[in-house]
Amino acid sequence: MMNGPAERKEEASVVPVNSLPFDEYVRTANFLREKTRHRPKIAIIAGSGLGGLGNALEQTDIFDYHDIPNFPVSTVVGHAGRLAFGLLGPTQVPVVCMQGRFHAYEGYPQWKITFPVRIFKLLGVEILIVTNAVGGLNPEYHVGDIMLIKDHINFAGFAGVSALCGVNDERWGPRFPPMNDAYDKGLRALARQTAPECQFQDFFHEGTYAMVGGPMFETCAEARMLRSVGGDVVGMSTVSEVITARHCGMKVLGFSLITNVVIQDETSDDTANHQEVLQVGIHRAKAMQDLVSGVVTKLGS
Ligand SMILES: O=P(O)(O)O[C@H]1O[C@H](CO)[C@@H](O)[C@H]1O
Ligand SMILES: Nc1nc2[nH]cnc2c(=O)[nH]1
Repeated sequence: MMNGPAERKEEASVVPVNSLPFDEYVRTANFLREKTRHRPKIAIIAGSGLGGLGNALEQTDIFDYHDIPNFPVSTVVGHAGRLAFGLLGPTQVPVVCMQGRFHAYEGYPQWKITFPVRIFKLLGVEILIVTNAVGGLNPEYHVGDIMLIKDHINFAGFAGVSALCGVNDERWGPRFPPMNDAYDKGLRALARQTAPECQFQDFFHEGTYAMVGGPMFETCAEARMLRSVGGDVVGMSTVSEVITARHCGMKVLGFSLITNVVIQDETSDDTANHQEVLQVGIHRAKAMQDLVSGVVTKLGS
């Protein structure tokens, strides 16, 4: 039976505006597969100032985001906007590394922010390693410390903003994916084992990432609230990537570099700024690189 105008309107409202058709993801994945010799099972997303991770790869095939069909482009300083395939570490493990990620505050919808994660899935990636720059909320964390992400608090998600909103395509994953196991226990154990081997025991923590929308840094009252609900660090990214990866069955490991201490006291004369974030990233890029490379080497053996 033909639908009347009212029914047609209802149908139109559930058309998946949250995504490109599945075939378009396949087109992007095929484009990359045809142009790189590497077949990585591990993907790395490098956060603000941490893109140097990609430069540590050997035998690279590198793509500017501009040149990849359907890919968003980076607009934030400290995010080079390149996708590097290559071999990492002494045992030459194939990986793909995003030198720069996408954020909601750049104006991107959630499905675009997480588009690369689904491309990785189609390319055969099984493990996603996310890295990011964060402000420290936990008073025991210092600038330059690294935090292994144990869990997250998704403030955007509480407000109904999620990469998984809209019609669910079961080819990616289930309508209601669990998130209590977002950060894989086995991978976290491997990371804890790797940190002392890199002489990181004195500045290595495990804690909770609180995700906010940005681009503003926090007010003091916001910072105190984030701390009081269990946030150890705060940032403006990562969580959507993790949710999308878990939705399509990838395991996730995450590291945060504390680039600044979030100011929680209105009498302070300090202020947060992105230049400081990038400077600390550059300073500590090698530490993050060693840690990620150490874990990848263990995974590849
Ligand atoms: O999360 P990444 O991309 O590392 O960047 C962090 O650093 C920027 C602020 O300086 C924000 O984008 C924040 O999320
Ligand atoms: N929201 C937020 N993101 C950051 N990224 C790096 N530092 C910070 C910070 O202090 N707050």
